[in-house]
Amino acid sequence: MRFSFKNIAKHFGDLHVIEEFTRDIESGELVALVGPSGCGKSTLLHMAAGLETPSAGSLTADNQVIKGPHPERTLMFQENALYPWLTLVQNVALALEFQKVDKKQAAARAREWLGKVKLAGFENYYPHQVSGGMRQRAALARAFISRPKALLLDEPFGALDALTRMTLQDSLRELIRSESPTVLLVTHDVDEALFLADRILVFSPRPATVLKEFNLVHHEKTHDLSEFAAIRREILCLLGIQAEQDEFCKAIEGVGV
Ligand SMILES: Nc1ncnc2c1ncn2[C@@H]1O[C@H](COP(=O)(O)OP(=O)(O)OP(=O)(O)O)[C@@H](O)[C@H]1O
Repeated sequence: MRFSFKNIAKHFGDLHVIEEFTRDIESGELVALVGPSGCGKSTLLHMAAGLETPSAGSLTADNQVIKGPHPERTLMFQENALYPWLTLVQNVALALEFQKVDKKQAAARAREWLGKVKLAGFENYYPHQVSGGMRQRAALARAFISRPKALLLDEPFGALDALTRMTLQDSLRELIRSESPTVLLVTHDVDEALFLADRILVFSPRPATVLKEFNLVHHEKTHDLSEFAAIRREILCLLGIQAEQDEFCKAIEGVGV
């Protein structure tokens, strides 16, 4: 799915959140949105999901104006949104049942997907009986099971510890490789963006504009991000992190957070 944001502005009453955002997100691309807290990253994602409408400009998905939510565009949040009264398999199957897939068939496919995210054997556990990382694995299975053309990920691993987060990032990369959805990823974790993204957009504080864009598509990714040290440093400078101490940062216009 190809997104086209053209001159997008968004305000909530007097609060100007986004100004003049223009970008195309190509089919199968993974674009990370990084920026200070409250600058409007989630708002952009919500517009792509069809939960918010732009105040100005045009936003299309595959050349169709986005008029509301659609199962082809799946949103996944930081807080796992699993229903506590349903088992993992029931939670994952629900995504298909909403699309009128027969219950038995949905459960069979949910089992398959739980296997793909390394949760075989835990199908009949309730969310409170598994770890936070396992709940997010189940949430990934639920996001992918309906084979969305676009995944809109809002800090999907933000609540997890660093090690668990890395294993989830590996799983996400594998799923993206096999399913090739277009992905918009909001993250505060610069390393996560470097590891996962084909392109990183760094935003200014509200009203958000793109300060700089980094194209990473030609880099082979591992968790050893040494190859990205210079880009990482520049992003941190742009975000105003370590800008005070760093001579390099002083040469770049940092924004403060
Ligand atoms: N539905 C809404 N009604 C009113 N204000 C809103 C609404 N949604 C978001 N905002 C405001 O828009 C601004 C941007 O919010 P948004 O959640 O997009 O920021 P963010 O960059 O994702 O922040 P964070 O990184 O902290 O999650 C905030 O000031 C927020 O209060």
